[in-house]
Amino acid sequence: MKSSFMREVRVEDAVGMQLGHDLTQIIPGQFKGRLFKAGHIITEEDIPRLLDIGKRHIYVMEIPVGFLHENEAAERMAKALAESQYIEKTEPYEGKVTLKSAIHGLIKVDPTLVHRVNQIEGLALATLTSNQVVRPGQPLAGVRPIPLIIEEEKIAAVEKLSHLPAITVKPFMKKKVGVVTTGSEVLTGRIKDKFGPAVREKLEQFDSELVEQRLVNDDLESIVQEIRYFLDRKVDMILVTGGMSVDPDDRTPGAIKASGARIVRYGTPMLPGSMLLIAYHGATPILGLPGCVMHDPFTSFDVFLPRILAGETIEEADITMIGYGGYYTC
Ligand SMILES: Nc1nc2c(c(=O)[nH]1)N[C@H]1C(S)=C(S)[C@@H](COP(=O)(O)OP(=O)(O)OC[C@H]3O[C@@H](n4cnc5c(N)ncnc54)[C@H](O)[C@@H]3O)O[C@H]1N2
Ligand code: MOO
Repeated sequence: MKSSFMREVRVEDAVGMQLGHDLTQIIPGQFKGRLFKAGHIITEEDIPRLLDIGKRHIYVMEIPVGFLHENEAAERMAKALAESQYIEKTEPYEGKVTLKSAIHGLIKVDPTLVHRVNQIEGLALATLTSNQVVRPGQPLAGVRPIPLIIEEEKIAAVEKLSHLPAITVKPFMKKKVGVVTTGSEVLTGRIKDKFGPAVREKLEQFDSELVEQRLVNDDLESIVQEIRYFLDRKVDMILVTGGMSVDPDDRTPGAIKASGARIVRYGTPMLPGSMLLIAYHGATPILGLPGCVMHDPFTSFDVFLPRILAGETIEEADITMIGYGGYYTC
């Protein structure tokens, strides 16, 4: 491609000139990456290396007024879309900036904004989806203009979008959690409790703490009493385990309701974890956890727990919409 903003120069004549764009080398099985960075000043020693990757000519950039080089455009897009203490940006590389999480947190992406950016011809923004747990250093998104130079007004249009940033990461809060474990078979010691250790481990992954676990019989009043015990102690969240199904001894949903909590939804369109219940007593979340949470590594509880620990309040629509993509194995 030869365009008006680039001058083509023979490699042998290019010593002392500035390379207009990143140059990629690929040696199958060994290396794929940038051999020379845009802006690099060509030296005598570079000539054989350029010839080795098949470059007999290079472009020297002459950017017209009103245009930006791909690297500068990518940097400006990244800043506009994801400026945050919790997000790191790489140096532009082959016209692309990668956004990485600086923390262990919950990614939030505004799909409408992503779509708006990508409707601008010549811009590409690819992201993860919202509500996933991300680790420090984990890539979240990549931005790049498609052409080597791009109209500045397109980048300015991104910068002027309302409701920016489009990509954020929320840190987890350290919460104190009370657990009420139902089941006569556990209370009487017929079987060993497996819920406590499973829930403790899930909470500790987010630096939250299981402060106390109380075992209780399968009767409604006793369960309500234990929920009140934790409400009085002002824990940040209450988890009631077991008794979530349809047997006559499954009293947990009724007890959560009888405690005065507002039921957001009993029943969650995800497998496993369909019998999950989410409720709030004032601002305190109360969750009814079905049996599968004990043994299954990823259930509906694992979808909503990180969101609650990141400070979100779960609404009914958050629950009803997870069925699309909510089938794992059960
Ligand atoms: N007819 C239907 N049956 C079931 C349904 C349904 O909709 N219709 N839902 C199924 C789903 S999904 C799940 S999950 C379970 C829900 O089970 P529960 O939460 O009601 O659990 P329990 O009945 O209390 O116990 C089930 C099983 O797990 C043992 N258990 C309970 N708690 C503990 C504990 N703390 N430590 C160790 N083991 C525990 C308990 O002894 C039972 O063996 O229902 C399906 N069935
Ligand atoms: O609540 Mo059940 O897990 O769907 O297995």
